[in-house]
Amino acid sequence: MAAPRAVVVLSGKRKSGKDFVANLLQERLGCQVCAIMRLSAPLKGQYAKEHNLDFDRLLDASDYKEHYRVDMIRWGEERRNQDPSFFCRLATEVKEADHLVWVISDARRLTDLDYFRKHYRQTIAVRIQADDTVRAERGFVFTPGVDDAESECGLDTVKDWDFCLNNNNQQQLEEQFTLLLNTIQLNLS
Ligand SMILES: Nc1ncnc2c1ncn2[C@@H]1O[C@H](COP(=O)(O)OP(=O)(O)OP(=O)(O)O)[C@@H](O)[C@H]1O
Repeated sequence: MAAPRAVVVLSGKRKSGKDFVANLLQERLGCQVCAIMRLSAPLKGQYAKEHNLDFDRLLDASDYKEHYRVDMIRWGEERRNQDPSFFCRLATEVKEADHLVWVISDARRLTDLDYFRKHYRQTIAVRIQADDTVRAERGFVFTPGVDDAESECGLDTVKDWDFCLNNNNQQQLEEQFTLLLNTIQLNLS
């Protein structure tokens, strides 16, 4: 399979607009060209497979899901500790991997960023920022144990982002977003 021409790794605090930017990239580049991949996506499927569980029931809002939730989180952490690349590999071993542009919509840890930079020199690391007041307007509520955990703060100290997008509103986003889009398009030409 041909290697992607650009691997855009998105990071940002909750409600900064990671999904919004991922969708905008896909909209502008076209879904034949651009695939969105989520590092959090394979967790449930892999957990169900390894524990011989019903995947569909794990996805719905059933007691079944609640029953396994805590164990699933523990299992995910254990897996990542054994092999920090595990979920990065799984998320990208999908049929959309033949697309020219990959958007990884939810990098959370240094090991995620390291993985893509090490394996794909065409990685473009992007930090998305929005003011706390704007994030709150979008529904963000600080949750102890979540927002102060490694999974939310692991990339706060990174300084060498290829792009920083300020996303307090669409107009502000547009200018830097266009520069990002131009860089991706250069990789495609
Ligand atoms: N530039 C923007 N203009 C208008 N709405 C926006 C913009 N950016 C984000 N939003 C809206 O803010 C909300 C949160 O954005 P989004 O889901 O993309 O954040 P996220 O960083 O992916 O959040 P989480 O980490 O919680 O998944 C969504 O409803 C989204 O549509």
